[in-house]
Amino acid sequence: DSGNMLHIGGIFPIAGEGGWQGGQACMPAARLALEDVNSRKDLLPGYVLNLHSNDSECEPGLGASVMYNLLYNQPTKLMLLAGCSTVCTTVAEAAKMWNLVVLCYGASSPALSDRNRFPTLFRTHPSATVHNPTRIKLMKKFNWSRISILQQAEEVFISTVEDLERRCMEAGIEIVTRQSFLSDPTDAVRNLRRQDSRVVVGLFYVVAARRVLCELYKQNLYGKQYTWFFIGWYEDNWFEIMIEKEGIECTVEQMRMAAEGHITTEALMWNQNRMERTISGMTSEDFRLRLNEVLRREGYDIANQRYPEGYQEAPLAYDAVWSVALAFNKTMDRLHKYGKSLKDFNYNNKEIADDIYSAINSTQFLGISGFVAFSSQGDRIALTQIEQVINGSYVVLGYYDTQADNLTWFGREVWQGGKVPQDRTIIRRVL
Ligand SMILES: CC1(C)CO[C@@H](CC(=O)O)CN1
Repeated sequence: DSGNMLHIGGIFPIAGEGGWQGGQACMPAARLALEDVNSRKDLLPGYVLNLHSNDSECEPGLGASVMYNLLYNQPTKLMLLAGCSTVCTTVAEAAKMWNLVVLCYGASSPALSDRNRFPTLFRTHPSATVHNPTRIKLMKKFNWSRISILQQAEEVFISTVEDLERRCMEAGIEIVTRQSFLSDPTDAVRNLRRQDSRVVVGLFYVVAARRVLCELYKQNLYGKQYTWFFIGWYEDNWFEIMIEKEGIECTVEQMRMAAEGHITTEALMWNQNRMERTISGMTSEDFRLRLNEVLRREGYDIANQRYPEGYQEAPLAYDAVWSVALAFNKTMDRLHKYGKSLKDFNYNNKEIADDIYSAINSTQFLGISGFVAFSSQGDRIALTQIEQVINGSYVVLGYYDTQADNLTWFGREVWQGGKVPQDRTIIRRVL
């Protein structure tokens, strides 16, 4: 193939129904990054990074066939980018057979933090467990040492709860009950009430979240005596959206009443300091404007907030390509010392694969998604954001840096009862 090209494969979830079609915004973001790294003279001088991309539809089977097509067709690929958790699991488990590093920009499953199953996996998308230290931090801040868990029976939430239980144990926080449901939360919510649950961590996808909220209204498990932790990456007005086929029996007003005051945690995916220049020279605001322009040209009606799926995660895909370019740049310097080059890689030479692995492992930079660095399991180290619904809208309460155990708190929280809700019924002994 043409001498100065370095090739990587990209698997993006674009079409299809099931799961997360985040490739719609993440592929354009990756291509913007490719443009930017290739226009940098100080990065991979003399080489051009080239991305061969295909659609996985967030289907692991299709993802596997896309991967084989990338690997069984010239030119040789040096690394693979992948999106959804299910596809990333399949690709990352197989990729070691080709000595390929896999970089996932859209995979949140905690199961992927397993170096035995996925020895060459890195993620710019944080694991769903990144919420847990933040939840514990808030429980300690408000003296909640007795909590319950309500979860949807999905793999990502099951493994997140296992991590949360471990951390609660370490923190001396009692888990009164752990209720799970497939799609109808009625019985699970009733069991929460039976156990006098006052502080509850809720883990479910957004459609299930609407069913839970309506059930809380019906069973009166909301208001000043209760604290609910929900996931923060649903769309901002998720509890006011009424979709016919979801069959929610509550009115928007009842949903708002049940939602008032709940707290959310989420991983930060856009660098918060909007005026801060990142490694690309752009601020996250500059990036947003450039991405919006690309998406407008693709036909998305951005002016009317018609965003493609994956818009929130676009910086993760942009930074994934930068991680690859920086790692290859480091590897190229090392290989040149032995008269070798990345062009010599052919899926069999383990030493070049190991060089790429150690280069990515130590790659750290300020990206559009914030500071990019990987843990020993290849997980993204990320900040989390805490919000609360106050008068029907989300208000940022603070940020948490788990690594530094540093909670930035703005003191904006509002408790409907005028004071912090208790985690149990207090029996006052009348003397
Ligand atoms: C925050 C979210 C929506 C979690 O799921 C990720 C997709 C996946 O884990 O398959 C994408 N980002």
